[in-house]
Amino acid sequence: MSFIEGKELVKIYKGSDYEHTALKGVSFKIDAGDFVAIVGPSGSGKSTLLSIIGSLNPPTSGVLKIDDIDIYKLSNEKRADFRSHYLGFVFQQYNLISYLTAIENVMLPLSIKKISHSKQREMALAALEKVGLREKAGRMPSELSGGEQQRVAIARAIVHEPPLILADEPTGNLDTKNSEEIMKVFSSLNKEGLTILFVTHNIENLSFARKVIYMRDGLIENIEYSTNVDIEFCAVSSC
Ligand SMILES: Nc1ncnc2c1ncn2[C@@H]1O[C@H](COP(=O)(O)OP(=O)(O)OP(=O)(O)O)[C@@H](O)[C@H]1O
Repeated sequence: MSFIEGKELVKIYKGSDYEHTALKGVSFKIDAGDFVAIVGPSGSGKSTLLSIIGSLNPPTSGVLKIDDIDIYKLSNEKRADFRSHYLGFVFQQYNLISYLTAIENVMLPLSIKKISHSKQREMALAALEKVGLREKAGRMPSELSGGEQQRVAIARAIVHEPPLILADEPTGNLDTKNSEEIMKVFSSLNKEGLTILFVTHNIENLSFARKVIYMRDGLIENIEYSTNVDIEFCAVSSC
């Protein structure tokens, strides 16, 4: 049994005057502990696929299973509960709350859980330690660099100890040096056993992944299982 399994996923976005098929029947399997990059040209369906895996965006048809749970058969309430246990999200924008300190931002996902305040602080400090920012726990977001803010966002994504992290363009706002730092953080979390999926346009990030899913026109064009990725593909399709 694979940790994540997508079967014939189709996503059609419909409005009053448009209909667009963003995913045209996508099937894949991802193992626990995998480190997966999703790449492809703009509009190829990467974010749509990630949001479906993130149990945030029901497919028009097809099945998504995580840990053998048929995610879109769950009620909304059970799916929200699933997300709060299984998933951590990281986005291109760090989405930190500007008037809370780094540690207060990291503690946010714990506030809905029945955990004492002191335990919440302990867990948040442990998460900040993992991203190398324990000593800056008391800083406001405005007192941190972009790369540091993204590391706080990663700490917030892992603080409740989910097995799966989904990141959509996590280095999209960062320079080369900070991008590499973020990918190293993901690498070390992956070595600790977290399954990580990230969407990227940055070909330098691909060497960190163990599997690369190439998308084009709403379909998976190829899945490559080594770090030796096809850089030609990205140059041609400007991913
Ligand atoms: N909520 C939506 N409503 C309508 N169309 C959408 C919606 N979200 C995405 N689309 C369309 O679906 C297609 C795939 O979008 P998606 O964001 O998944 O692609 P992407 O590969 O992540 O693109 P990019 O690299 O530019 O972020 C695009 O044509 C997009 O315009």
